[in-house]
This record gives sequence, structure tokens and C-alpha cells, in this order.
Amino acid sequence: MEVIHLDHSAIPTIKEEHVMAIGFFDGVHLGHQKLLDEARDLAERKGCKFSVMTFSPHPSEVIRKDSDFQYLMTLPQKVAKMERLGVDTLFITKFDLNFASLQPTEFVQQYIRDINVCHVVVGFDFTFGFKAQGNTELLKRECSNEPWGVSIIPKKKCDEEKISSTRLRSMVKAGDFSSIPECLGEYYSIRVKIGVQKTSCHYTVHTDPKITLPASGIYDVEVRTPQGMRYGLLQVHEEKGFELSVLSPLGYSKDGYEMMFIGRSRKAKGKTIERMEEIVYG
Ligand SMILES: Cc1cc2nc3c(=O)[nH]c(=O)nc-3n(C[C@H](O)[C@H](O)[C@H](O)COP(=O)(O)O)c2cc1C
Ligand SMILES: Nc1ncnc2c1ncn2[C@@H]1O[C@H](COP(=O)(O)OP(=O)(O)OP(=O)(O)O)[C@@H](O)[C@H]1O
Repeated sequence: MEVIHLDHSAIPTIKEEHVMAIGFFDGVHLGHQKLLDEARDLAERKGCKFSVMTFSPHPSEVIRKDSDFQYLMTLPQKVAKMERLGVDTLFITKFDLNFASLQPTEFVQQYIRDINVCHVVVGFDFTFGFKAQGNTELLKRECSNEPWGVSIIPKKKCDEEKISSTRLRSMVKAGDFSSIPECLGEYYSIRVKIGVQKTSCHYTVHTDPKITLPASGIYDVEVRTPQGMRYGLLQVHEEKGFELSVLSPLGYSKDGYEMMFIGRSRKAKGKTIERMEEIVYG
């Protein structure tokens, strides 16, 4: 997969035509995946490349100056997931105040027409342009006299409610992981690094400070190590970061580990995780 960083001041020439899906896609949940699947199928039928345009950082950080904005995934995680989904070209457009002030028609001209897009795929509630004034109706009007077309993907729901990144963030924050695989298509996972190894199987761990974390409590987790998966208990403290206990040591990994949240640990209720064997084996 080719990754192209787009900056207002330098938009490259793209020679080959491509079908492009547009959106922020935090978490790349099952609503996003439905949209991306349609874009990939269409690109295949048209015999052209499949591209995705995403933005960085999140518009909330720039427009609402929300410096505490918490993501479901880091940009490298998003890049890796897009690659797994068969994306040929990923455009990462720098979202700054200059870019945010583009009128919807200017965005269409510079970021769709001028980069050789032959078809755009967006969801039913996609918005774009200054003050989010552009919507799917405007996109359809804009392309009516153009060689490129637009597909609008209907709402994908879970439990009668739209699957959304905002909803997933709330579930994670509440420590409610029960419906997450139905919305995300997999367990919620974060990348962690070891801080201090307290004993052979007990560690303090840390993660990217911009990543959404669950409320304090003890969670069942699975950690992917070079030697395979390890079951563990993660204790999230209110202020003091978190601690991980596993049944056998993690083994060395320079880049850290992927840790999946299974759910709140019922067995660990009211306990601390130092004595993990007692919690696990009763
Ligand atoms: C050119 C452009 C300008 C934008 N300007 C604004 C803005 O002024 N205010 C705002 O809230 N969002 C703005 N956005 C963000 C969009 O409303 C929207 O969040 C973004 O296009 C990602 O779409 P998605 O949230 O459906 O994934 C802009 C987006 C684009 C592409
Ligand atoms: N459940 C869904 N069904 C269909 N399309 C969706 C769904 N969720 C998002 N999309 C579409 O995917 C693209 C990316 O959307 P976006 O990143 O805003 O996701 P979101 O889950 O709606 O996020 P947020 O909760 O932050 O608004 C947009 O074109 C949007 O319309």
C-alpha cells in the first residue's frame, strides 16, 4: 500500500484513476468496513485502484481545540488496518485551520477532481468543507456534470443504533466491552509497552496518551507476544497508569505488544492483581 501525505501547499499529480472512500475512520469499525468493502468491490469492477482519504489530526482537535481528544487507534494502527483491508493508496490529509476553511466546492475541486478520482464512496452522514457545510446531497450535485460518480452507503446499525466511533469510545470509557466485537468486528486492542517489570509476570505498562482507555477496574486481556498469545489481567488505576499480570512472562519485544480487551474480570472483583494465580485458579 502506498501512503501519500497531502498538505494544502503540495498536492501531487496522481496519474492512475482510483475509486476513493473518504472519512476519518477512527477504529475502522464495521460501518466503515462496509463502506470500504463497497469501494474495493467497485474499484475491482472498474479495473482501477482503491484509495482512501483520511485526515490527521481529528477535526475536533483542530476546530474545537479539544487537546484531550481520545482516539480508538493511532495513525500507524489505522495505516496497518487499511493495508489489511486491501487499500492500494492511503491519502492522509493534514487537517489544519487552513484546510478546514476550504469551501465544500474547493475541496471537491482540489481533493477529488484534481487527484484523478473516478468515483467517490462516502457514508450517509458524511460532511465536509468549512463549518461542515458540505453533505452527500451537495456531493451528488457537484458530480452530476462530471465524469466521476458518487456512492452513498446507508447506515449500518448494531442493536438498532448507528455503529459509530463516538459510540465505541463511550463503550470503552465505560469499560463495557460486551458489544464491542459486534461493532468493531474484533476485540478493542491497544499497543502497550512495559514500564517496570515488578516480578517475572507482573509489569507496569503504558500506552499512547491519546488512546481511549477504560474506567478504573480489572480487565481480562489477551496479549500478543512473539511467542504467542498470553492471557492476563490488567488493572487500570484512576491516575496511576496500569499494571499487567500474566501467567507466564511476556518475553522481549522492542516494539511493545498488542493487548486486546476481553471484558471486566468477574473473578477479580474487589481484588488486586498481584496474586493473579489466586484469582485465576480460585
Ligand atoms: C475541506 C474540509 C473542511 C472542513 N471544515 C470543517 C469545519 O470548518 N468545521 C467542522 O466541524 N468540520 C469540518 N470538516 C470536517 C468534516 O465535517 C468531517 O468531520 C470530515 O470531513 C470527516 O468526515 P467524517 O467525520 O464523516 O469521517 C471539514 C472537512 C473537510 C474535508
Ligand atoms: N454506521 C455507519 N454506516 C455507514 N456509514 C458509516 C457509518 N459510520 C460512519 N460511516 C461513514 O464512514 C465515513 C467515516 O465516518 P466517521 O469517521 O465520521 O465515522 P463515525 O463512526 O460516524 O465517527 P463519529 O462518531 O466520530 O462521527 C463517513 O463517510 C461516514 O458517513
